[in-house]
Amino acid sequence: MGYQKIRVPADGDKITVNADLSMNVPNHPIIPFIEGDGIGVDITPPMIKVVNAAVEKAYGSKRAIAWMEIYSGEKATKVYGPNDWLPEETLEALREFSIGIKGPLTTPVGGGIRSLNVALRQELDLYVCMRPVRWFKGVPSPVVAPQKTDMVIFRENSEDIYAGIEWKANSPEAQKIIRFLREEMGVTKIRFPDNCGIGVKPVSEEGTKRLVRKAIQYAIDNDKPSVTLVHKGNIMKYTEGAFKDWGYELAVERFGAEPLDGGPWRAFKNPKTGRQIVIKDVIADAFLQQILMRPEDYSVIATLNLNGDYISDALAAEVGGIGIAPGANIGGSVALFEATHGTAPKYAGQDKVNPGSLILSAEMMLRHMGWEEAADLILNGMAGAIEAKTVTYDFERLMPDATLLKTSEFGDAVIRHMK
Ligand SMILES: NC(=O)C1=CN([C@@H]2O[C@H](COP(=O)(O)OP(=O)(O)OC[C@H]3O[C@@H](n4cnc5c(N)ncnc54)[C@H](OP(=O)(O)O)[C@@H]3O)[C@@H](O)[C@H]2O)C=CC1
Ligand SMILES: O=C(O)CCC(=O)C(=O)O
Ligand SMILES: [Mg+2]
Repeated sequence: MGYQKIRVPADGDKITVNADLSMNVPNHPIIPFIEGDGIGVDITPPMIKVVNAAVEKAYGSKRAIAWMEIYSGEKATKVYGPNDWLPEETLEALREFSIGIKGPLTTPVGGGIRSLNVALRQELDLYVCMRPVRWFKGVPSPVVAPQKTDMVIFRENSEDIYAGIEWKANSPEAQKIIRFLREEMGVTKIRFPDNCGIGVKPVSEEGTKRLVRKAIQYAIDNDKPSVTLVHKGNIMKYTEGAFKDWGYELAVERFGAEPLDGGPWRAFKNPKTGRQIVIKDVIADAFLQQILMRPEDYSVIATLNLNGDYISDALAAEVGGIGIAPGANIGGSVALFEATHGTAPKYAGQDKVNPGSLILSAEMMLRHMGWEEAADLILNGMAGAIEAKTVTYDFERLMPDATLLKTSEFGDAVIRHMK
């Protein structure tokens, strides 16, 4: 399609996706990127520099990424006009080019525009938010044995309270819903019905099962010992409780899981390795204490949208903070990679924050493209820079004898340590 503001690089080709969702990745793929608000200006350029260096080191001149800037957030309002936060052609470009990467985007609290990050996930139906949490040797952590935390979160990305169905207290809409609930649905438990905001939490069988299926498939492909369904189903019975029930049901129907020790847990043999994969569940509050006490009991996590948001930051803290927490939003044929953290506005433009989160998101992107060698170089470059104690402020303030680097310098250190 003809784009209005997006400049499609002439020296690149399109990634194409087959009917079975396998990909054809050319040697010069066009990859769209959104710079991001706040610290986006700091972390996006080093991410691109690190990826280019890794690809060149791995494949010489045979392969290179043709980067293509697309817009959302504050930059989009400058390029397209004051009210255009998420231009239609940004979505179109992500659909057309299949794989993209983004910096964080600001969401105002309590009013104003709804989350652009969530809108991107919803519009493109990127229903899996995948966030691996692993420890790099030498990273300062608040826990005694951070190496025991090795989990991959599969957060449902299209439903739950994140769907944004809510009405402000005292609005005619909220009053109408409250009237309906009280007069037609027999609801008597709204404590203050006269000035009450209302939110709706949709959770479906289809949405749950497609997410849990991806989590279990990941456990199979990566020889993981368990998948844990994290929910608050004791309180929210027909949403979070149903998520748990549908998750177990899927494990039985799709993967032939069978009861384990007479309890609710299920298990089946990994068809690729013959090892057992246990499907279990835990209530979210108990989970949050257990990831501190016994993180080694958990491996792949499948959970709802809001739980997954909280769990992502909590687990990231255990292995050194959200400065190195990567993520991917994955749907049918489109994937959009992004850090777990936000725009950290107080540090914007200071060349100070850790770009590791976005660099590791790019590492996930390269692996998704099948460019494993370049991805491995990024991983060992990160590990090397950290082991050499050349780190940004977030680690330096907790590491005796470390050398403090700026954002851009840390990117260069990652490149130097690639081997
Ligand atoms: N996917 C997205 O784009 C997301 C967007 N957001 C949005 O971002 C905005 C700000 O959110 P906020 O709640 O402040 O959360 P942030 O994640 O932006 O920042 C919280 C704190 O985390 C630490 N931090 C974040 N990023 C880094 C980094 N790269 N390196 C080192 N430390 C880092 C800083 O800690 P310290 O102060 O200790 O140095 C920072 O003050 C909001 O508008 C929110 O909606 C939030 C999350 C995700
Ligand atoms: O969209 C936002 O502003 C916040 C989203 C968020 O915290 C997340 O996806 O982890
Ligand atoms: Mg979050």
